[in-house]
Amino acid sequence: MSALLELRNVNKDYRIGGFFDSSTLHAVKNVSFTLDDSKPEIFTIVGESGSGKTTTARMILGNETPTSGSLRFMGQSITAIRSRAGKLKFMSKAQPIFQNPFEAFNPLSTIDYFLFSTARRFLGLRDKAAIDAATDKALHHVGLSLAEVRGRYSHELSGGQLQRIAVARALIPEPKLIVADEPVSMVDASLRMSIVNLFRDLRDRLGVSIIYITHDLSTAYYISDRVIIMYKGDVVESGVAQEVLGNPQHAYSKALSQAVLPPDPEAARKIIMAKIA
Ligand SMILES: Nc1ncnc2c1ncn2[C@@H]1O[C@H](COP(=O)(O)OP(=O)(O)OP(=O)(O)O)[C@@H](O)[C@H]1O
Repeated sequence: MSALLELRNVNKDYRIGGFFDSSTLHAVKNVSFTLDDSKPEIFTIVGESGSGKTTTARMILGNETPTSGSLRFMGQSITAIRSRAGKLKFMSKAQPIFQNPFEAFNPLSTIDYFLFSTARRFLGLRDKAAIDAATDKALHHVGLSLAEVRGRYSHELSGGQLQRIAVARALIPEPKLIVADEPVSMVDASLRMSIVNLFRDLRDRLGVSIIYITHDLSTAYYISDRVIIMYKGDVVESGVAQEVLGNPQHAYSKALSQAVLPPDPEAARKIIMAKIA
């Protein structure tokens, strides 16, 4: 098996407090997992606020340096990528999607401006027709087209539409991995499932792996292949999503699950489906 992404004993500490009363906060403790290059999957990181999910995502994207441990993407150490060209190449293959789609697009520019910039930056395109074609192709992957989006501003679109466009923007460089940090928490509840279903579709049709970060167990249960549950920086449980979420072992994940799901996976599925419908 060759690894798409490999985290080995990753730790992140922060110094907090003032000069006289500083202490160390262990935000991420000894996290290890591997995503297989030949088996695209939806790998979900579940946890309550402050459990270390975002810090883990930021390290995977190269935006935060681990205190110790190693992060490798397609065989290369993420922390060792220094050159501009190396960073650009890495970023084209590992793309982020953020929580707030309204913040992802500056309201003063039309949406297509951001999509075209991404095509120029990551694909090195200069020809207008080629930029249009790459943008249109990515928009089609999320059920939209350039004709529908061209010339429009973010305030003219719903949160759900904007999040779809944010996914399209991430697809323009043809990534192998998408890291989506709470991508549906600010999207209208009625549209959440359509966004997470889209992730499943990208996994199956385009072979993109998704790291889905959420505190929402129902969407996690519904779309994840594997899941890790983080609590105060530790991975307290990991494995096949429906097993972990349907039959949690650790006290924290038990409490978390019982709040939403009964232990019986089939009953849990029914409750989730009823919630989703
Ligand atoms: N730059 C920083 N400096 C100091 N502490 C930080 C920093 N970034 C994160 N932390 C702390 O690290 C811990 C983990 O934060 P993190 O954002 O990774 O959690 P999270 O699970 O993503 O939570 P949320 O969903 O609220 O973002 C928290 O206690 C947070 O306050």
